[in-house]
Amino acid sequence: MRSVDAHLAEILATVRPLAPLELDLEQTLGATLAEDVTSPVPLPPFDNSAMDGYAVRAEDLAELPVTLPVIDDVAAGSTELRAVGPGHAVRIMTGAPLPAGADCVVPVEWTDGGTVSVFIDRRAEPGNAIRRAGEDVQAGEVVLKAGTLIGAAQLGILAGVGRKRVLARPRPRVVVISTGSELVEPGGQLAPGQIWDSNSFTLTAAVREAGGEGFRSGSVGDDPAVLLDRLDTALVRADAVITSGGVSMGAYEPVKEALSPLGTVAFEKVAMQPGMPQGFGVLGDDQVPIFALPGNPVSSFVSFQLFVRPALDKMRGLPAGLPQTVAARTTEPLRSPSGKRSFLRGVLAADGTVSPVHGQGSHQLAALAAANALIVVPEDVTEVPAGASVEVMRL
Ligand SMILES: Nc1nc2c(c(=O)[nH]1)N[C@H]1C(S)=C(S)[C@@H](COP(=O)(O)OP(=O)(O)OC[C@H]3O[C@@H](n4cnc5c(N)ncnc54)[C@H](O)[C@@H]3O)O[C@H]1N2
Ligand code: MOO
Repeated sequence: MRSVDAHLAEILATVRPLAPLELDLEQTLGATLAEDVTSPVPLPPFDNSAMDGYAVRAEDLAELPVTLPVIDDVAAGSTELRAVGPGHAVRIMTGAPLPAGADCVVPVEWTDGGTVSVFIDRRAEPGNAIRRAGEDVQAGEVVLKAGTLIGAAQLGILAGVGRKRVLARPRPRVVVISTGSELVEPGGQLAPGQIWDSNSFTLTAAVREAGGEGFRSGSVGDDPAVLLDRLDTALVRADAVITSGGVSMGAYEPVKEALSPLGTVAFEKVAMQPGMPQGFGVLGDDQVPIFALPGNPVSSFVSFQLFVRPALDKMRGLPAGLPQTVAARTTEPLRSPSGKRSFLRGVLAADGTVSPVHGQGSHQLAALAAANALIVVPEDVTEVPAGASVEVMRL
């Protein structure tokens, strides 16, 4: 049997980062920047007020209280500014450019709020409530480096430096196909022997959680020819394909039957539980990676986290490897088969303990849904006593 690490190593040696594209700003959420982005101007571009109040000369506040004539009113966006001469005040709003002559802003709360003249009874020091040009970013400064994952704040600074398009690696497009003649779309009626297809939903959602664009292609039955046809269609738009089911030792294993003859997809037993039967390889002229995951719902989910998620990270140009673990104390004794790495479903609590959920079968999807972590038990460990330290992957 192949180790978890060897299987992941092969996957990571095969998948390549996606080529960068010029993406419209609104398409960049979840993309990875492929250029250093600089600001063409200083930010803020001009000295401006940090508060609603009055722009004055601090020297005019030497003796308090004082009443000054209000000679102008500037809102954010104002362009025509009158200079503030000695003994003058200009009413100013947050973000409005600071008029020449003024060296501080008196917040409106320290005044009577007058519009013709203003009564001020509290001192403001020079520079008070002024945001200087360039104090966030200098012109020409790099604001985001190549390799940065674009989240909301990063997208914000791209807009903030005026970019409409940027060079970035897009989110990988992943088509998800489930196999099995027992599967029925949720919402439909179950005949005897049938179950609702959950894997195509789980895996498509997992792709989205992992920063990819998931496309659920639904389920095909057990006919390898139908699956090959569906894969042909998928390859037109996919950067990767995931199938579920049809990879073990049964009489009807459409994924194995369809893909084994191609010679580019290998089926292995990986020393893990759940998730032992795994297929991986590439399809078509573009060598699109395909992950043929086992059909048991917990097995396909765990396989996704261990193998597909790191592959998507690599395709996105991000550091890729097994999910991080944290140490926790198990509240109950654990058992694990010899020679396999177990990923038991558990609930990690704020006090640093983890409790295995009841129902550790590969088919027990409700138990998975109640878990927030996978407890990792190494290959050479078969029993863990209650209270012992274990490594845990957060879900
Ligand atoms: N004789 C052996 N039998 C099995 C072995 C083995 O080594 N020898 N391995 C077992 C292990 S471990 C796993 S995992 C499963 C993997 O089976 P397949 O990948 O071939 O998956 P299926 O047989 O199609 O389905 C397994 C199970 O999962 C249910 N399923 C499948 N697809 C979905 C879906 N989209 N939504 C919900 N549930 C699904 C399916 O009904 C089966 O109950 O094989 C073991 N057997
Ligand atoms: O190894 Mo299978 O994935 O447990 O049921």
